Amino acid sequence: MLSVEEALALVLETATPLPPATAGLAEAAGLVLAEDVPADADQPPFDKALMDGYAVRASDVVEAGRPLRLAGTIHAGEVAAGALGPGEAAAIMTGAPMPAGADAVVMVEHSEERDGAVRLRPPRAVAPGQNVLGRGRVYRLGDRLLAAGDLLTPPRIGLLAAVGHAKVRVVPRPTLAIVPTGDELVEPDQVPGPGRIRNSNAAMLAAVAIGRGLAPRVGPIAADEPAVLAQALAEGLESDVLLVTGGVSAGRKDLVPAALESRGVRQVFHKVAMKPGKPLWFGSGPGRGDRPGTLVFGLPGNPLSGLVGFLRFVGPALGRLAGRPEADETVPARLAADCTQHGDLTHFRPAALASPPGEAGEPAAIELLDSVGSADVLAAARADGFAVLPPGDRVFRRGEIVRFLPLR
Ligand SMILES: Nc1nc2c(c(=O)[nH]1)N[C@H]1C(S)=C(S)[C@@H](COP(=O)(O)OP(=O)(O)OC[C@H]3O[C@@H](n4cnc5c(N)ncnc54)[C@H](O)[C@@H]3O)O[C@H]1N2
Ligand code: MOO
Repeated sequence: MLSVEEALALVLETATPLPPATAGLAEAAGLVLAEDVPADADQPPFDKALMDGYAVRASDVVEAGRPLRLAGTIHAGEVAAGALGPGEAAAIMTGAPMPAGADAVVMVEHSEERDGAVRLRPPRAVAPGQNVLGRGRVYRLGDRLLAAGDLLTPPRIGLLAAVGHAKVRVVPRPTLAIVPTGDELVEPDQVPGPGRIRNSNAAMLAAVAIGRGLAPRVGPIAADEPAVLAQALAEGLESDVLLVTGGVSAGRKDLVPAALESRGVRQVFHKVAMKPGKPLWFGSGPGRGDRPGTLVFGLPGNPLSGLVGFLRFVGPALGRLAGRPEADETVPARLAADCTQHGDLTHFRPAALASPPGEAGEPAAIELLDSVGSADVLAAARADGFAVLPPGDRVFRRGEIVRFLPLR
């Protein structure tokens, strides 16, 4: 059976970045840029006042207390009609272009205006350039400000707006469909009859996807019946990623792998040496024009199995489709108590943060939670993530550092 690491490597090998598309700035936030972006002008485009006050010639005001003749007012958005002469000052507002001849701004708080003249109060020296941001000090026309591959953080969205890129080429957000399967399931607003349970996986997995900026399409419960399943899968295969929950292990109604393969989805692997989540199925659908084949994850029906499958495999695949650099989604954490691990599977144990990271860079401490297994939705609801215990028989000691897969 594949190890978790081998399975993850196969997932990342199969996933390729989506072809670039054009997006407006609101949709582009959080996506990866697919073009280089040059400056369309100097920034600021003129010598700019940084304070409300008076534009002056610094050399005029070195003599303490000498009054300057008030020669007009420049608001932001206006341009001074003429140059500032010797011995003159112009009232100026933050963001306004400096008049020619002026080289400094005196804050209004440091001045007194009376009878058409301005004085410094108390008298002080004024240095050239004071409270002025020179033209092109932020960037210059033609400078490369952003590059293909940059993640569009909020300030980068602001920068795109500043250079007039109201639309931009990006690696688009992957589309994701969720198909819950199982005759035993009823929707959350129904009361389950004998032998039946509510479909909690679809809402949970959709919530993980929404938390990552996606807009998942959640299908209705597909019955364990080949024709129904085939129809549900056909719709799911229109998305970049399809999550099917349930029906992937050895039961007589575990029809999902065969149904996927009959729709042209090539199996990459089935089963991973992990607990929970061992029966995980992964494959790749037929190509869709310029878009790569749908990545299909057959997540085991048990809620914690599906959740761990998402965090460990689907999340990194979504990152790859969105053109993000590979990131280890696990972090180091310190065990708050001893624990025992045995067997040949990687165990993902629900765990809660017990104390924050230490000042000396010591990782956060985690406490393993009691859990009755992969159907324990309450343990998952109390967890901040999963401690990752590698295969092998051993005792992990309190204070030992292990990997932690945060719930996000
Ligand atoms: N003979 C074997 N039996 C099982 C094996 C195995 O290797 N050999 N693996 C076990 C493991 S581990 C898991 S995990 C489950 C996975 O089974 P399936 O993916 O086929 O899932 P189902 O049988 O459909 O469901 C399992 C369990 O989860 C509940 N479930 C299903 N869907 C939902 C949902 N949407 N919301 C909430 N709960 C759901 C379902 O009712 C079952 O209780 O197989 C073991 N068996
Ligand atoms: O994963 Mo099964 O994943 O142990 O219930």
